[in-house]
This record gives sequence, C-alpha cells and structure tokens, in this order.
Amino acid sequence: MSLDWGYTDDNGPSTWAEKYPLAAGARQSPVDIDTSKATSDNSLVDREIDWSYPSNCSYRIVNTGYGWRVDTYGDDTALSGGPLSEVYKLEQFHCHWGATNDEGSEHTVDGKSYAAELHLVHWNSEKYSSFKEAASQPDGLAVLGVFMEIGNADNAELEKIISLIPKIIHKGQDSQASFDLDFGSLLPESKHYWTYLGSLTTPPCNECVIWTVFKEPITISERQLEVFRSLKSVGEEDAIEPEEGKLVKNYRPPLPLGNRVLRECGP
Ligand SMILES: Cc1ccn(O)c(=O)c1
Ligand SMILES: [Zn+2]
Repeated sequence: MSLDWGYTDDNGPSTWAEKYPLAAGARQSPVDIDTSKATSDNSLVDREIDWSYPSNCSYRIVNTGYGWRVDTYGDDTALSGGPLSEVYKLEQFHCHWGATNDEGSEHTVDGKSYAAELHLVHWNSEKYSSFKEAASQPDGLAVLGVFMEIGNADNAELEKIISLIPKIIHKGQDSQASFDLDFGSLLPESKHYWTYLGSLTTPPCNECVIWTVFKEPITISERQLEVFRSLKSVGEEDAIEPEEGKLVKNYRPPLPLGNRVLRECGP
C-alpha cells in the first residue's frame, strides 16, 4: 500500500489539505524566516538552550516511504531551556532534501534554501505520557532544525547513518542502528537560533511543535546527499522501473508565518 501523501505532483504538499485538513491551518511549518521580522527576547538568553544525548541512544533506522528516520531511546536524553518550559526527550531524527543542491531545506532564510535540513524530534515527557499524546498538544513537541550545506569533506558522523542506507532502499525496510553517534557533530557550534510555534511538516501536520532553527548550518558532501536521493518511496514488491520511485525530494515548501511571533537568540 503506497502512502496517500508524498512529494510528487499528484500527492505532494499542495494536495495534503484534501485528506489532512490541519495542513491548511494558521500555525503550519515550515516558514520562510524573514530575518527583519525576528525579535530578540532576553528570556531566551537567560535560559540557554541545552541538550544531552548519550552517543548510543539510536537503535533503528527505517525507510518511512518519505525519507530515512533514526529511532532513539529517549530515556537518557534531554532538551531544555531556550523557548522550552519543560524537559523534552529525543524520539527520532530524520532529514529533508531536494533533487538539486539549491533546494531541499524546509525552512528558508530570507527566501534562501539550503541543500537539506536535519530534524531532531523531541516530546514533552514532563507534561505528557507518550509521544502520541504529546503530538496532539500545542506544546507537545520540540524540533531542532539544522540546515545542511554542501561541503567538500564527508560529514563523518552522518556517514555512520549513510552507511546503513543501502540496507533500507525500499519503503518499510529497516535496520539495526546501534552506532555511537556524537550528536555534537550533528549540531552547529553556534547556539544562535530562531524560534516560533509551528507544526509537523508532514501529514497529519499537527500544530504541536515548538520550533528551534539554528542559524549556522552543518556541512554534508554531495556524495552523501546523493545517497539520500537513492532511497525509494515504494516497497520492494512494487514492480516499477528502476529509476521510478526515487526519493529525490521530500521537503514541504514554506507556509505563511501570519501573525505568529518569530523570536531569535543571538545575532
Ligand atoms: C514528528 C515529525 C514528523 C515529520 N517531520 O518532518 C518532523 O519534522 C517531525
Ligand atoms: Zn522533519
């Protein structure tokens, strides 16, 4: 059974609201970050955003049909501070990319796209008893967005993930992912970021996310990005031409910020 939504002309973002009405809401993500609209907020400086991830918290990588996703044990993880009033636990992380390097990120900055965007998805385990419950609450999830730009060298930490992609080429395939991951290398050195209230960027597009998008990108090599693009959105049993079903892009274009506040921490 193929997904009833995706990123092709006939099931892409412009069609999602037909089956997922939340996608037409006023608190949707991603957005274009208009830097002239960002307001500084001392409370963000007073409570520095802080995270802690044990290097062995990943346990599985899966092809969801719309990308790869690494599932994590959240028990010993923690994200707090910044725009967050409670401690959030890491649930999973994944990535969005495009067919060419001049597109691919979901958030854009003054109209500029990056080649890809990494999302670390956390849930409010202080207030809610499960990820599923949290995903139905306005402060349920906290997602860290990290822009990725093309660099000459491979990203060594990303390579640990990329080396598993050939095992999950088709939708539904998964593999054990018990690598030791230095999350510090998947996050930028600078803790400067923008933050706003938004949603999941895939159906059902629940408006449950406190977004933190870092200003500084990390790098990924062209070769590594090509491996992402080799994933397929269809199962092994779906008889299609070899070039069909390739997941060359899986990003949602920006939605209007509307009257939401866009705050920033750091220049
Ligand atoms: C929970 C969730 C689902 C999809 N995406 O893209 C996200 O960033 C977060
Ligand atoms: Zn995402």
